Amino acid sequence: ATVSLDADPFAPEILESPLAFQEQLREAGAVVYLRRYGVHALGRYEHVHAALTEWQSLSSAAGVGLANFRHEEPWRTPSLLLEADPPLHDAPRAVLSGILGPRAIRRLRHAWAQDARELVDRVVRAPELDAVTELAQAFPLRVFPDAVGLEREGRHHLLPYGDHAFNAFGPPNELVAKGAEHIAEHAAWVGDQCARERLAPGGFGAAIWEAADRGDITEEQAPLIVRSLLTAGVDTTVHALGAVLYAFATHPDQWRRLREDPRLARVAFDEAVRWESPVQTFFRTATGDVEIGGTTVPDGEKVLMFLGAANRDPRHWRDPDTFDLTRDPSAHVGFGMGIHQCVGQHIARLEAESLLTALAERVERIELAGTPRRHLNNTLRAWSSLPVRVHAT
Ligand code: HEM
Ligand SMILES: CC(C)Cc1ccc(C(=O)O)cc1
Repeated sequence: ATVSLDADPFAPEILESPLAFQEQLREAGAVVYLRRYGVHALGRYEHVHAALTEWQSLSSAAGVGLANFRHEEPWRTPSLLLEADPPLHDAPRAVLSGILGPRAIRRLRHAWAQDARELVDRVVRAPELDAVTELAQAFPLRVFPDAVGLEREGRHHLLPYGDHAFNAFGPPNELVAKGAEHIAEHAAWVGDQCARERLAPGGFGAAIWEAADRGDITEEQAPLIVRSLLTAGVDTTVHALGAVLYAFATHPDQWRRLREDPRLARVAFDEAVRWESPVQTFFRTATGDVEIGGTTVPDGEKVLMFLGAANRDPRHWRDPDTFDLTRDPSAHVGFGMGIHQCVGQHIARLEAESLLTALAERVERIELAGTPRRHLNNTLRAWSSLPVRVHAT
């Protein structure tokens, strides 16, 4: 029989410190029934990885949150990538893969490196700073909206919009109620920015509309695909950068390694995404009865995947709780896996590489200068404040 747990993984105390629950989940069994939400949970790497790659039997089309679109209205029009299965998923995915691929990286690399150096030169003049607001938030918000082609005013809507979208994948708890208070104005601004006339030529947004001109996608799909960038492309990178800065501020030996070899910036980012898993959880829906790890999940029921637990599963990782730049983190599931694997991961890696390389050039040592404070979210692992002291060269 399948083991059941009464724990609430979306309760504030578990969102604040999830590691003990994740360990309990991995040890309880391959598949664990969470009675509170009526879902089957996966904590081990093997089964999370398998679930992510089995899109036919574990569907995204009923939503990747607890809400089941078969029975309830989504809070917003479903995404044509995230909340779609093949064949609907295929063309939007192909379009974004092309736009966010190697050509974009080559085009942006020099400008983002320069932007990062300018930001770092200004920020490291103060020996003490909050690495969340001054670096993890400031850098993505300096480069990504321009790369999309957004207007300058109103960009303050981006973080709260994404924060609510990520809360909304979880249960309708206090965090969702809080975000719901202002989501209408954030969503209105985000929706307006997806219109063709709002998007600057040469940006990712304009490129999506050009794909519609070519007939690769329809004109109706274009704004929704721009919305995907605005929903998925900001909060994720902000909190992943927070994670890698926290990792280095608490591991001076690893910072020394990076200074000695700045090429380690890329592997450091993926190791931080594995170690902290900025995206902790999301769901799939069983399509037909699905057998996972000896348990049968009935058709229509939700399966909750704990990416954070999988990324620290001792069955798969040596010393999983150690932040270690000598390891090869490339098989981590922090960007997902399979047909929905993060289409923006190369953009995220370029943001991280740009910022970390600029910091490694200027900062001899980085250490905590106070107690970091968590930002709680149903899906995201995040810092709201990361006070650090830097010793600039
Ligand atoms: C470190 C930062 C990021 C993390 C941790 C992250 C994580 C993820 C994960 C786990 C998925 C898979 C969702 C699923 O399987 O249902 C995903 C998908 C996606 N991500 Fe990212 N992401 C990041 C940055 C970005 C950026 C910068 C963009 C846009 C430029 C982006 C756009 C997307 C989109 C559109 C999808 C849906 C892909 C599909 O369903 O085919 N992400 N991301
Ligand atoms: C980790 C994922 C849930 C991040 C994400 C959010 C939103 C979208 C969208 O297409 O709106 C895509 C990906």
